[in-house]
Amino acid sequence: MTTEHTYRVAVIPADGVGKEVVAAGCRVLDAVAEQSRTFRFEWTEFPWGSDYYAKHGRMMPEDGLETLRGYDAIYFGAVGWETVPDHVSLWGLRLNITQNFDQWANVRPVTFLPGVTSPLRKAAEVELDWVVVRENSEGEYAGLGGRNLSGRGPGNEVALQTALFTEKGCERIMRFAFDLARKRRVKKVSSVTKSNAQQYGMVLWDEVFARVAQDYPDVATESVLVDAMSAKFVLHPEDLSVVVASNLNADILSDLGSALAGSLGLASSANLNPDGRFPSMFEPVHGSAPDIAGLGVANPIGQISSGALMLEHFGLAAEAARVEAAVRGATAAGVRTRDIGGNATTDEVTTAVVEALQRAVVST
Ligand SMILES: NC(=O)c1ccc[n+]([C@@H]2O[C@H](COP(=O)([O-])OP(=O)(O)OC[C@H]3O[C@@H](n4cnc5c(N)ncnc54)[C@H](O)[C@@H]3O)[C@@H](O)[C@H]2O)c1
Ligand SMILES: O=C(O)C[C@@H](O)C(=O)O
Ligand SMILES: [K+]
Ligand SMILES: [Mn+2]
Repeated sequence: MTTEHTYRVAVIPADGVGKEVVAAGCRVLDAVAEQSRTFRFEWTEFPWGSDYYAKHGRMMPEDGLETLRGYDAIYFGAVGWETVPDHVSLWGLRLNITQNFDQWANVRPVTFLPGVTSPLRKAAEVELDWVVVRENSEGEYAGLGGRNLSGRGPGNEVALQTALFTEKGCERIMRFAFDLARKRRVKKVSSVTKSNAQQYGMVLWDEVFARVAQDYPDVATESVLVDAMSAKFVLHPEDLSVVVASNLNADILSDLGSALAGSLGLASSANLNPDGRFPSMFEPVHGSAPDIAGLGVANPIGQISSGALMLEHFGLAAEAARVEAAVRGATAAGVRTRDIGGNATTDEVTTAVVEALQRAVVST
């Protein structure tokens, strides 16, 4: 008899299509676990999000973080609904977790899949594969600022939204990016900056990048202004391997990357606490997609692939690779949701992925 290891995972589908794609992701992960016979998942679902807010006036309970702390990982959907202001829902749930659990490294691969048409002509000619490493704890998301400064009178309100860059924060995300580059075929890190205009934070960012780069002489580097980098994503993406950027710059660039791969619904992400003091969180890059929520047509691939990142985090690299191969099997066979030119439902794509996994076991 084999002993099974149990991974205890907190599940937070939250809002909109999050509820649909998380269920799909759990189905695929359960299928992988069942095939392995060496581990299983114990899912604990938390009904937190905008519906919870309507009843309780907050996105998650006061002791929610304490509750989550005991889990091996968090599998997250998407947050945001019209009933709650977006800044309240985001800070109340996603940012509450990423910031308090110091999930400072947000890894967002840009993955091109067979059978999915990219808007980039180049994608048919060259192999494209890069990863955005997002600083996930400070920068433009430091939450520092204020409104309603007194004494200015009606019509004269001012607001401050301050970015915070610390040498330690910059250094840890850059070392993470360089370490990741060393494991990739193309050993290169591109730093995204805006130090021509932002003369304090981004100049510190550049200085730390140049200093850390000296410790990695085997890794090629470049420093590119964010506006030019957005053009580079479109015109010369074959030059990219690891792209390290501040919180907001990486947020924007990762949506661009997903769109270039074919859809926002394809992109996965890992919010990592590399120090291992807190659980890490795995979620698709996309949001709650209110325009298609409830229709059963959301693309589950970003969520499923985020599950593969979770497997990798648990040290189950072979299982992660099997999930990715099964996703490629499904898209190559033409089972696609409508955002990528097909007419399959979320369930049909999920079933195709599970079947591709099962075929892989039979053929080995
Ligand atoms: N990490 C998160 O939870 C997260 C991320 C982004 C946005 N949001 C929130 O989500 C809400 C909606 O934001 P938005 O519209 O800017 O971004 P969005 O990512 O939800 O949607 C943008 C577009 O992409 C499409 N899309 C997204 N996911 C898809 C999927 N799985 N399959 C097919 N199509 C998909 C949508 O239909 C829409 O047309 C807002 O409340 C926002 O704050 C949350
Ligand atoms: O930036 C955020 O935190 C919200 C969302 O756009 C995301 O990418 O997670
Ligand atoms: K998400
Ligand atoms: Mn985003």
